[in-house]
Amino acid sequence: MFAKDIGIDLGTANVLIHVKGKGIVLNEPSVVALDKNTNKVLAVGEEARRMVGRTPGNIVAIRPLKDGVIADFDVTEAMLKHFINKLNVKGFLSKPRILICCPTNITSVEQKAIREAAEKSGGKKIYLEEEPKVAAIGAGMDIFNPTGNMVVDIGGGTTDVAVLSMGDIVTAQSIKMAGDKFDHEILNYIKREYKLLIGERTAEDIKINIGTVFSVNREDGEEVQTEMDIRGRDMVSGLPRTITVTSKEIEGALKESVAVIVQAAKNVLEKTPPELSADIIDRGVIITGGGALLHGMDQLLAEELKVPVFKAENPMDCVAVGTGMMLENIDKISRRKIG
Ligand SMILES: Nc1ncnc2c1ncn2[C@@H]1O[C@H](COP(=O)(O)OP(=O)(O)OP(=O)(O)O)[C@@H](O)[C@H]1O
Repeated sequence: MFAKDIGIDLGTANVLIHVKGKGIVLNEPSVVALDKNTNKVLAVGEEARRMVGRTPGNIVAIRPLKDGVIADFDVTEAMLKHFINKLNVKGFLSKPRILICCPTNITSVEQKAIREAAEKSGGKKIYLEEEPKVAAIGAGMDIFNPTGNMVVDIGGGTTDVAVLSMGDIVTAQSIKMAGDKFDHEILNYIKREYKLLIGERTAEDIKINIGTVFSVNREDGEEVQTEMDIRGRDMVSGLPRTITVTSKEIEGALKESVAVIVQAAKNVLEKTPPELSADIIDRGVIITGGGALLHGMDQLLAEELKVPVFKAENPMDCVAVGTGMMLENIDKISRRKIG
């Protein structure tokens, strides 16, 4: 039996592919390495990511989807085709249906081009879906009932906040404030405070290892790392230098960015019809996406929104898992409305 349904989470930071009956079969960073002179694609995914910040002059490692929009369409298309071809769709899976979750703010021209890229790679029927809806389904919410469900999906480029009921979005907001901006804030903080230049990957490592947005309980429970040695280039001497930064410092550096996410969630709640608000108090808010893994995100949101907040089980897999669940019911859903 060959699987026929493929779900793709075409994210700013990562691309995940779910195949019916197999689960998530591909999980790679959305990075492409190009030869600047010939525009030839040299590497895609993990191999290209290892090159970020470490390439010689003629090679560039780029992230074609930046800030939740498609910054370089041709490269996005090449990347998508590369990943789909890796599955050997044409050989193994006869004419699959493909559901793609792409950034919320892409234009209709870009949507059309994404469809075409998937068709050229062997897809029979292509569906596009909105990210927060699929994230909510993947996180285990039953959004098809007449009850209010709220999801906050914090990705690399965008944070999507949505209240869903009866299979659709009731109120939502999408902001360009997410994991990438957190990395930038950390990078800028280190530059400002220590006159030390670090790369984007180092900034991300700091965020993942010692970052927090709610340090109150950081020392509770298991042993957690609260400081880290960082290497970078001294801005004055130009030489390599090592410094030590603490969780508390990173919490300070991320404060303003996180406040923007909290505000977006508050805005959505304010626009939510009262019956659905009542449901959200009962059922809580689910957070998904890589940003949900940032230490204290659930606690901070719970304190600010005054509702229970739960981290999805595997926050970074929710969209991909959701595409699989959605495809299972696509005939039912497509009669209602789907791209
Ligand atoms: N343990 C962690 N702590 C904090 N942040 C993390 C952790 N793991 C991953 N991230 C961050 O999550 C982000 C990527 O999340 P995700 O894969 O959900 O984004 P995406 O779906 O590709 O992006 P978008 O939804 O904007 O298109 C990155 O910024 C990454 O640094």
